[in-house]
Amino acid sequence: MLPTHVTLVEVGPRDGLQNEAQPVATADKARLVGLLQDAGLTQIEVTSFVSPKWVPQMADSTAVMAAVMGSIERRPGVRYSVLTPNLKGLEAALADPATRPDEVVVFGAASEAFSQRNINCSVAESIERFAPVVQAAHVAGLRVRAALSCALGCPYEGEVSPDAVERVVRLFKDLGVDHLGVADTIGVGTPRRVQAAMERALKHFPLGEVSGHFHDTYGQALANVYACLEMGVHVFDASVAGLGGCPYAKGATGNVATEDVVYLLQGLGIETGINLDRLVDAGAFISQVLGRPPVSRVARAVLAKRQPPGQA
Ligand SMILES: CC(C)(COP(=O)([O-])OP(=O)([O-])OC[C@H]1O[C@@H](n2cnc3c(N)ncnc32)[C@H](O)[C@@H]1OP(=O)([O-])[O-])[C@@H](O)C(=O)NCCC(=O)NCCSC(=O)C[C@@](C)(O)CC(=O)[O-]
Repeated sequence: MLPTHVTLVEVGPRDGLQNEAQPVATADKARLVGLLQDAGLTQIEVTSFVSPKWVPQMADSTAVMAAVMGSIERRPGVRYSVLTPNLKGLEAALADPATRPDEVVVFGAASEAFSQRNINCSVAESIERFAPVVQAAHVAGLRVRAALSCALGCPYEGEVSPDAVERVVRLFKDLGVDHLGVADTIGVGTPRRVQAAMERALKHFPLGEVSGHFHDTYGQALANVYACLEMGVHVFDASVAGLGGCPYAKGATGNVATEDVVYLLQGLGIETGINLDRLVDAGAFISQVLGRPPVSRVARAVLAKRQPPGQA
């Protein structure tokens, strides 16, 4: 039986924008978060506290958090998360009590080569680095989510096996993270393979604490979401307008579009608490900022229907 309710974690402001070559204004990033929460998103990944040399688009993370918490107002019931790959990132995220997130994300990989390219260390070293982050975050009262990249395939090593996934799932479990996200960074997964990877995560984490994060590079993301629903998984990352790509995964396109997932779930009678029209507005806003139409097919269809007759 499919779940009756799904929680979507909106990663557009972070995963969606991190790869944009042109700087996006801090105020526009904050406005996007505001529009997303207006649409009913209750979990939003806002930014990353990573090296600005590695990911220049995220260099304004402190200012973005201040703008989100200040100008658009922190909204009760919304969980704001940020990426913190090391203690330096966590300390920066916690520096101002007024702008601190509710949750931090540590991110590791099921493949050694991707770990090296993405965070400049081996998988074992990454776990060592995350240990004090997890501990300090918990002491500070924050939740900790782990993202497991390249769970289906690696841009440098090719196909990734369920055994390789489970090896790192176990390491994250031993670290004491609260949640594990299975990420198909380069969008190569197909439903049965995704289910095999998910099974390994579900051996170590409860159903409510495992999520799917699917990029749509090969057009499989919605099918992969459905395959996870069949297993009872009910938390997914998605990115408004289908924004995104990973700076360390050449050719990887955006995450599955939030609009497309919401449309699918509505059709299945699954509750999300998200207003599709307002979500399309949020996607239209950021697409206009970026100067291109949304990748989401649902967003395009909804926007086309809003045009007066005779206008494309
Ligand atoms: C992890 C590091 C920092 C290691 O980078 P490093 O070079 O090994 O770190 P280091 O400790 O040797 O420090 C080098 C420099 O970075 C600075 N530094 C060090 N840490 C920080 C920090 N937290 N914030 C700001 N600055 C920092 C540090 O101060 C120093 O500055 P310098 O002395 O040269 O001026 C680096 O590799 C990095 O920032 N990588 C970025 C990784 C990233 O953001 N990738 C994209 C997100 S992951 C993703 O998209 C996948 C996901 C989650 O969506 C799921 C999926 O689809 O797979």
